[in-house]
Amino acid sequence: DVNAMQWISLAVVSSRGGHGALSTAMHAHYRAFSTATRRHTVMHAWVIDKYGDNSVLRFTKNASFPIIDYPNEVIVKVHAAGLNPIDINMRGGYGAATLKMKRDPLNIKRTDSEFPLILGRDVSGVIMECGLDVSYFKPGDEVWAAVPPWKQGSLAEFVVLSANEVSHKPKSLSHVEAACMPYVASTAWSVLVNTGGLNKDNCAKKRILILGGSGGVGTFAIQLLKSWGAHVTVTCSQNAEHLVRGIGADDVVDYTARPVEKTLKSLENFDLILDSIGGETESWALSLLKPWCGAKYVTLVTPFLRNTDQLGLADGMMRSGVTIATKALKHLTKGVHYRWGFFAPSGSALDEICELVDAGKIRPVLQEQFAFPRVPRAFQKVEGGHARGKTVVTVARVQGE
Ligand SMILES: NC(=O)C1=CN([C@@H]2O[C@H](COP(=O)(O)OP(=O)(O)OC[C@H]3O[C@@H](n4cnc5c(N)ncnc54)[C@H](OP(=O)(O)O)[C@@H]3O)[C@@H](O)[C@H]2O)C=CC1
Repeated sequence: DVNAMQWISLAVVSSRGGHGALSTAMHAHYRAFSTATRRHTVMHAWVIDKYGDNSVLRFTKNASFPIIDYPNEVIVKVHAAGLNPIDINMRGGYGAATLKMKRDPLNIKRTDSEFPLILGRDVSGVIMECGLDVSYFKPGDEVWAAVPPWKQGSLAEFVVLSANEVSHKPKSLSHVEAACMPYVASTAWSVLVNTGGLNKDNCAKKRILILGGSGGVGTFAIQLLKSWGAHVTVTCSQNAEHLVRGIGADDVVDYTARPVEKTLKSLENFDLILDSIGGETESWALSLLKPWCGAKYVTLVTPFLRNTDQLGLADGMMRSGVTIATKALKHLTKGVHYRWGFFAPSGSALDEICELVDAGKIRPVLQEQFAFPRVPRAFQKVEGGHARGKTVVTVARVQGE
């Protein structure tokens, strides 16, 4: 039973989630025990059994309880789960081919079906159980994490994650507040730090443009860049100006008062543009960068998963490779770098973000909160667009929240 598992977890010593010293044989024994004791254990969750509109969301009391398959994994009891546009897209089948491959590359689970699929990419909760290689966490720790899209999501009572994806939650935030951040924070960190080459030591004189500042990624990216001393210009609707200025944006351009590119061209050029809008912005935005200075344009809106959905894995990746190479080369000849940016799970990035949050430099931007039975309403809210921060679902009732 669950208590026995917790006791066993407490009795073992290991690392955050690397390849620890404890033997595989020992883990195999543990896993067999875990599987056997859990065979009849189920949990509450929102699942989908096929792709489609909001009507495919189904509440169940009988979702499979997550199992620790690898010694570096932890099971988290979910207190709050955040929603993102990718949940709406995945509900409709976005990325199904690639994500299914990544989910079970060796077909260990011996099933052709990814269903029932649990959505929800942000989690804030409490560690319930640790694999044998995990020493960085212990049961009872309050944690937050972004759940990678190839894993079962957080709209459930429990979720299993690699310890490398998990971080101790900021002490200054409630679970609901914490669930606003991990997915957008990990995405912003991945595109700004890993792809864009920015960090706390090189931002002081940089001019950054965020196309789409009022949503989840934008509201987080503004605060991260401001905490690193950058000058941040943001595009958003006129009625979001107050919000983005309140979290630090220096210049705000209303994109609904056309033509936005003309207004932006009247400003000094930029060192980096983070594009969370895509589409035709690419036709004019790159001309706003400083040429021949290593300036970068990073877009979050890429055809990568759509290509593999439509063409299959090999042809889809080939098409994506040709597209990105062609665009990168074209823009390189004009003296600027063109990049695609992606979400990447990282517990260590969340550790650094946690420090900024607890230091009061980044705050959650919670737009609306829904109780667990109202998950379909939360999806409708996100699907309606015009986000002003984040939408969060409370999964477990926490005293005081
Ligand atoms: N590649 C990857 O791995 C990832 C990609 N993404 C993608 O990044 C995008 C942003 O994500 P997220 O911030 O979570 O989305 P949100 O839905 O939270 O926010 C989008 C925001 O953009 C605003 N907006 C819409 N059109 C424009 C425009 N033309 N100019 C400026 N602002 C505009 C919207 O408000 P309003 O309409 O009222 O102006 C809204 O505030 C999404 O397309 C998402 O799929 C996100 C994470 C990872």
